[in-house]
Amino acid sequence: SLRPSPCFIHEESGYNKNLFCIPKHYEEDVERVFIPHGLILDRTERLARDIMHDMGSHHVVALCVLKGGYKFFADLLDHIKVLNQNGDKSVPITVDFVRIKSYCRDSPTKKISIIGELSTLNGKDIIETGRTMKALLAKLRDYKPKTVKVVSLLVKRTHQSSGYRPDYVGFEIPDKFVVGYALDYNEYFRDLNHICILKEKAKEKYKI
Ligand SMILES: O=P(O)(O)OC[C@H]1O[C@H](OP(=O)(O)OP(=O)(O)O)[C@H](O)[C@@H]1O
Ligand code: HPA
Repeated sequence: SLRPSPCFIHEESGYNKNLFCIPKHYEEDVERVFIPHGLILDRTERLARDIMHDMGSHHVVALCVLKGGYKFFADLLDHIKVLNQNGDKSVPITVDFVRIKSYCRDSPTKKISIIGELSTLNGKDIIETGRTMKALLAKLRDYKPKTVKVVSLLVKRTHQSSGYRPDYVGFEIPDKFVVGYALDYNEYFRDLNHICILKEKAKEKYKI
């Protein structure tokens, strides 16, 4: 069946940060709110419905890709749980976690490290080049899962892309560095609810 294309977010899209609650410690750093928290949750609810619709009745291992994926993973599973307890269909789900690190500041590093053991639904925050996801999928093959489906909240339109497309996408965003909702800049801004764009001087302030 044809799925509508993912929610397309325009280059100039966004909201004045004064319209939303931003923690005081980040107020000066945020240029604008790009995707408000409420919209993230609404889109996630719909992704959960699409995923449940496509799911068989077999046991599913939901694998969270840390650190950036933890908010999306938790919210997506919450929505799936609601569907599981209210629908005709229900699927047993166990959870697992893997930590992958490839970015330093806002640039990809050469090496992708997969930290921790893998134990097949992958919950992911963002696909930029797609390198991280390709490395993880290669690793997952060792475990011979029946099927692997990937869901990513964000996919970035960038010429750096390897062409990799996940099975489910929340939003397609322009080639801008985004933070918040567990996405970081040098470990900061994970504690920000909305997905936001940073000011250039904030990148300077939190540089390592
Ligand atoms: O598609 P790619 O170009 O590979 O980029 C996407 C990955 O990069 C970030 O991870 P990061 O290395 O910053 O680790 P983190 O999740 O701990 O922040 C992000 O969370 C994704 O996992
Ligand atoms: O835009 C981004 N923000 C945070 N982490 C990221 N990892 C890849 N792209 C991004």
